[in-house]
Amino acid sequence: MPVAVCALSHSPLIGFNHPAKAVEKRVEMAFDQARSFIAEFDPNLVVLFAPDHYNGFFYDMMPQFCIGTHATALGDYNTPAGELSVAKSARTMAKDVLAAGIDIAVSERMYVDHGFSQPLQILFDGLDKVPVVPIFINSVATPLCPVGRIRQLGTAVGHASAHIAEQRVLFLGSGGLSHDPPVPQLENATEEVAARLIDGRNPTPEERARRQARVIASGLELAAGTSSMRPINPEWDRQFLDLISAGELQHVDAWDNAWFAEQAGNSSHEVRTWIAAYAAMAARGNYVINYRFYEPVPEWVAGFAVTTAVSADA
Ligand SMILES: O=C(O)CCc1cccc(O)c1O
Ligand SMILES: [Fe+2]
Repeated sequence: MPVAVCALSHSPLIGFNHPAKAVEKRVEMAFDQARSFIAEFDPNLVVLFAPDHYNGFFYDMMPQFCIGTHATALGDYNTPAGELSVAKSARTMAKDVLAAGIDIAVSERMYVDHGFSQPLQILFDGLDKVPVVPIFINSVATPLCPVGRIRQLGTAVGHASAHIAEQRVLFLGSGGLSHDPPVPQLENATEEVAARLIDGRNPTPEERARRQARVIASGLELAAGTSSMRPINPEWDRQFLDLISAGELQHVDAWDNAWFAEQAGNSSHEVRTWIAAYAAMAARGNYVINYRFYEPVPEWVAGFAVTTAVSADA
């Protein structure tokens, strides 16, 4: 029963802000590489680990992780809107993960943003091209659970994936690496911003456009060196990729949440999606990373990485 991994950064600023031509070309080649890897692997199920950015999940009921048994993409930035083709196995997997002692939330009406829709669009050319089990991982709404819990979640999902109908499972992680986009924080929010973090569903098109314009502008400022946001940290990113490559995921259990933000920006917690995907893979046996791409892209506010992995004993 073959399993594989693809993990990649996302940025909703792709297509809005343009880094140097050569950079865009290298990223496009990395996407090509990932697409041909996936086409060859030919998954009949994708388990997609991704975060949210106060579009689908809010503080009125914020789970640390949630499996969607039905999911709809909102279509923020230029990503497609519509339903994902959620596999029936989502229910089986929720049951198995809970039985393993991981208290995952379940949603029959999961709303997801570019964190989920962008990798599906880039890698599969649409939201409904492949059966998917969508798993949300809180990566911005503090307080966050210890990162070791995410490794355990991934491990439980990996074990559960061995007991479903689909035989060729791709674990897909979406997010990271180091980056610090202007996502508001509840702790120091104005009343107006707090209200939108607590229960900000269905903003008006004007509100959404204003927010997106602010994030787009922040990318240009970061690239121009006129930003107060934390810079991308290529050294932190390299160490993270080295750790994943070495299969030494257990080290993340010692990582302190505050340390992530200090070293690599508040949104670096999105690497939780990578940790879950690779832990799921590790639960199915040793793996080897057969493709690794990295490039810091300030215009997109992203330490941009793409990796793929196969079973070592395949
Ligand atoms: O719209 C938002 O709130 C944040 C958007 C955003 C920007 C850069 C990198 C990301 O990973 C990301 O999600
Ligand atoms: Fe993100």
